[in-house]
Amino acid sequence: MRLPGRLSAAIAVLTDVETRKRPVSEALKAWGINNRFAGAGDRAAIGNLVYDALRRRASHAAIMADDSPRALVLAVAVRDWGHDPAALNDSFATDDHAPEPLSADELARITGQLPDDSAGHILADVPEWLAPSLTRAFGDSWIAEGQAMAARPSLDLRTNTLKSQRERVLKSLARFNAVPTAISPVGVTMPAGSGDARTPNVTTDEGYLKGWFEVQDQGSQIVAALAGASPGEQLLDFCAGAGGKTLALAAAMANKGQIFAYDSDRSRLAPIYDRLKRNGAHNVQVRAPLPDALDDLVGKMDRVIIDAPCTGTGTWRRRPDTKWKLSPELLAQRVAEQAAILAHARRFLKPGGTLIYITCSILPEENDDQVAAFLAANPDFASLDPQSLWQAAFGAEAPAGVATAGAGIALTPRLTGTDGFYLNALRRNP
Ligand SMILES: C[S@@+](CC[C@H](N)C(=O)[O-])C[C@H]1O[C@@H](n2cnc3c(N)ncnc32)[C@H](O)[C@@H]1O
Repeated sequence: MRLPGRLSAAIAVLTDVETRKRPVSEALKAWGINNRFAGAGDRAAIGNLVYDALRRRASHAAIMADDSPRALVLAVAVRDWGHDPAALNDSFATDDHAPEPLSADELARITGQLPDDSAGHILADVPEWLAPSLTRAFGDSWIAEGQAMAARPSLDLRTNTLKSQRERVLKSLARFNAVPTAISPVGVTMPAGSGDARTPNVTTDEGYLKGWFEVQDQGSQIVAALAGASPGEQLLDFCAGAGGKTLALAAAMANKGQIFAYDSDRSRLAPIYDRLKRNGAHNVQVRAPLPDALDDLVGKMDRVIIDAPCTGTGTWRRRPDTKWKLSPELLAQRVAEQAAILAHARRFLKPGGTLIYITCSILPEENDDQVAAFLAANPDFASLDPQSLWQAAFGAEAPAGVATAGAGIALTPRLTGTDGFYLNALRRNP
């Protein structure tokens, strides 16, 4: 397919996403099934167009004075991918699969700039209702933070130190220009491509099949390291899901001690069994969600990890459709779930044990506010100093700006080049 056909396909996929309220991944898959002539390169390019349109939806729509799928996709082609609008129209004229040519009005708008006095949420490419929360989280930098959240993410891997070393992973992925991550000592990263670049499929690499590495954002690796698990500890991973953090924790503990991996949702937990095997993680007991699943662990854990269900606002780079679907009601629901989990999970700690509260959110409601409410209700807990946590995990000072007012650590694309994550380590009095 040539560019005009890819643009038409992206408009069709985005229309499907909007009208049927489908996740982008589903709409792209359905398009691929109905258009079997399209190759992997076409599908990747169409996916990039759709995701880029959603990443900068507010600013593209403002420039075009139109938030239709057509306006957004054409804006990506010109504003993000650098195509010349007149040349696009020339190519549309000779392609049966092209969109309608750009109108005089579209041509006039598409190369314009946003006025400097545009509303902050448009400059930041975030929903308007979140501007106050983001201002509270980031002060004057909130627009720059939003803009960094609208960029494409890198592809990050975590070396599984139970089976390999970073040098070996780097060598096996040299053809993808893999380089070490800046902060995680076990991370490997491949920069985000531009335009129609394809993301490498590393899960067919023999190193992956042998368990040398996992696909895991550097931010997730950093919070797993900050959790401070050490060999020999008894640890409960209370929201283990498919086990991304569990696997990192097992490696940090060198397979010594015990991790209990629990999740209230059986289907989310299901992939963990195969992943544990491939990773050679032997110190993990999976606890399926039965009513008495964790009764024997009350008061016994050195560390309880709560990788809480959250709005996922830290992952907007990867799932930009969720940015526009989030509502105040959904945020309130997540906040209530987190509070209930914190109140419940504290009982598994032994005196002197540490509760590690993690979200992949950048919103203070789910982060510092949630921790402040927990500390107010649980005066036998106190936050550990973020600088000391960072020093212990990475042997260096924490990057500027990551320590929060509530003694948490907040990672963002702008501050740490990672997805957005939050961690607060809450120690129970001995
Ligand atoms: C952020 S995800 C976990 C991701 C996982 N730790 C990883 O690193 O791959 C949050 C998880 O919390 C689980 N969850 C939600 N409510 C829960 C509850 N009340 N008790 C335990 N787990 C819960 C969800 O099923 C979901 O798998």
